[in-house]
Formats: sequence, C-alpha cells, structure tokens
Amino acid sequence: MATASDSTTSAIVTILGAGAWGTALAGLAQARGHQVRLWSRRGELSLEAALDKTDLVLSAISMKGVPETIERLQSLSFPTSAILVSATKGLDPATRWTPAQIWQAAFPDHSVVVLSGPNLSDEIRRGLPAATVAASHQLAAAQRVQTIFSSDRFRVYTNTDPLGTELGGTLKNVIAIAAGVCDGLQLGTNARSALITRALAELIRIGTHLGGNPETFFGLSGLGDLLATCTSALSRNYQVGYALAQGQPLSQILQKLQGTAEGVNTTNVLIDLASREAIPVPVSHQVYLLLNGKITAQQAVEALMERDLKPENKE
Ligand SMILES: NC(=O)C1=CN([C@@H]2O[C@H](COP(=O)(O)OP(=O)(O)OC[C@H]3O[C@@H](n4cnc5c(N)ncnc54)[C@H](OP(=O)(O)O)[C@@H]3O)[C@@H](O)[C@H]2O)C=CC1
Ligand SMILES: O=C(CO)COP(=O)(O)O
Repeated sequence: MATASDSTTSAIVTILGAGAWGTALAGLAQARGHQVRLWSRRGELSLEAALDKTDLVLSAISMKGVPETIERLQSLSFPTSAILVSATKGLDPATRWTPAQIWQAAFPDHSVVVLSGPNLSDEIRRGLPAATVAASHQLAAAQRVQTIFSSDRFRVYTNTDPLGTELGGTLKNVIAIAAGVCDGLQLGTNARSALITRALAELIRIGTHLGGNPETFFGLSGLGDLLATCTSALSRNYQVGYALAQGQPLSQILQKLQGTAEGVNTTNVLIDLASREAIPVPVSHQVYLLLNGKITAQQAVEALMERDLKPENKE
C-alpha cells in the first residue's frame, strides 16, 4: 500500500487555468517533483506546448470557460493515455452537464477523473493540511492522480463515484451563498447549523436524483466541502451571500469579488433543472430569488421559517 510520502515517478502535469485553484494545484504537483506546465489563455506558454507528451491534463478553468477550452483542445493532438482531471465546480447552462461529463463526452477515449473536496485554495497555498477526493470510473486513473498529488499536507482519497463527487462540490456553492446570508444577517450558530443540515438533505435529494451515490454526499466532497465553504469567509460564494445580506447589489458584489463564485451560475442552472424535474429545493430556491433580486435576504429567511411544518425526514 502506497503512503503519501512514497516517491513516485515524475509525471508531466499540464494545468489549465492559472487562477487561485490552478496555481495552488500546480504548487502541490511541483512540490512532489513533477514537471508542471501551468497554462493560461493570457500566458506565454502555448496550449500545444503545454500538451506535448503530457501525462495528465488538469482543468481548473471556471465553468464559463470549460466548453471553449475543450473545443480548443479538440483541435490539438495529445496522448490518449493522458488522464483528464476536472477540478471545476459548476454546471453548464446550455446542457446542464457537469464539467467532467462535458470532458468525457468530448474525449471518450481518455480516462476522466474528478478532483473535489474541502479545498479552500488560500489555505492550501499556505501549506495547511487538507484532504480531497480523486473520483473516476477508471480506478487506476484515480489512483494515479492520488499518487501524483498526495503529500504529507494534501491527502487524496479515491472514489468510484465521479458524478456524486462532482455534484457535492458543485451544489454546496449554492448553500455557501445561503450560509453567507445567514451570517451576514447575524442569525447565530443555531440558524447556520440548521441551514447546513437541511441543505445537506436537499443536496442529497438532488444529487441522488441526478445519479450520485448517497454515501458520497456524506464524504469529503459532499459534507466536507459543505462545511468548509459554509463556515469560512475565505469562500467566495460565502462572501457573495454575506454581501447580499448587507443589501449590496449582486453586480457590484461580483465586480469587487476576487475570483469566481460559481454558486451564482449554478443556482440558476439548478433551479431550471429542479423545476423541470419537480425536485423540491427550498433553500436553493430562496437563494435563486435573492440572487435575481426578487426578494430581500430577510424575506428569504422568513420564507424558509414559515414553510409547512413536517417530519424531519420528509421533504
Ligand atoms: N479557489 C478555490 O478555493 C477552489 C476553486 N475550485 C473551482 O475551480 C474553478 C476555478 O476557480 P478559481 O481558480 O478559484 O477561479 P479564478 O477566478 O481564480 O480563476 C479562473 C480561471 O479560469 C480561467 N478562465 C475563465 N474563462 C476562461 C476561458 N474562456 N478560457 C480559458 N480560461 C478561462 C481564468 O483565466 P483568466 O485568468 O485568463 O481569466 C482563470 O485561470 C472554479 O470552478 C472553482 O469552483 C475548486 C476548489 C477550490
Ligand atoms: O470550492 C471551494 C473550496 O472547496 C472554494 O470555494 P469558493 O469557490 O466559494 O471560494
């Protein structure tokens, strides 16, 4: 059995996206002795050169750039043996697919792995300990990603439920906005704990409806990431919620925000999906109304508190 500190053969690791997460992941791979190529659409390194003889292509591109980047890769040639890793947490508005589903459809001959967990990039860049999940239907590919990125400060677990792993990381961003609202309104610890717990039930309801394994949502990529982003001011999604509670307009919040808050787009896609498929998502629905300027933060709280009384284990 391999341990985190075991040496591993040096791999060529191509990271797409030099934002907060791409840069942090590049640092982790570099510290493990791999040959890292960090590509950004604004950088000097061409995509062709970044892909040459690569062993692994990891995308940390925000959701809006994923389809366009995939299109660029499709016009280039790179080894079929290269593992594709998606670290994006979003949903595509056009297809309502997850990023890994888009990668797999575009590159059916490649192994696709999802990398997701409670991974606030700022803490990882500072060398604080963290754990994550590498999930794939091809276990050997997930294990390769595990060996490439694992270290004494970044513990990677494997999982064979890529969809559940990806949906946990994606859907919790909506709830992180709600948690930011809760804290921004100073509603207290009881309220935030109730919110996170009820939201977990909601996340599992949607995630399993879409094909994720229920167990996955209680792991690092589900509950773990939900806790990280709902309790940390480092989370951009949490920051959006917090600022909304102060009455700031969304456009102004996003303009000032450092980096991407995927939860904003994910909420819109999720509500579209949930209404088409009649999945009850009360918390996400209030986030949707708030983001779209239909209610105030205070009204969202009132709407959640005034819902019909029911047993805990019913929707
Ligand atoms: N930061 C974090 O803590 C974590 C983030 N994630 C996820 O990783 C993804 C990226 O997040 P993060 O790095 O924080 O966000 P940033 O905003 O810091 O970076 C986004 C990256 O995506 C690139 N990008 C956006 N649109 C395009 C496009 N059309 N073509 C090519 N590149 C594009 C940006 O390039 P450019 O700079 O040129 O605009 C940039 O490199 C998100 O889905 C996020 O949810 C997951 C785990 C942790
Ligand atoms: O996904 C993340 C941590 O796991 C990052 O969260 P934010 O995108 O809200 O900053």
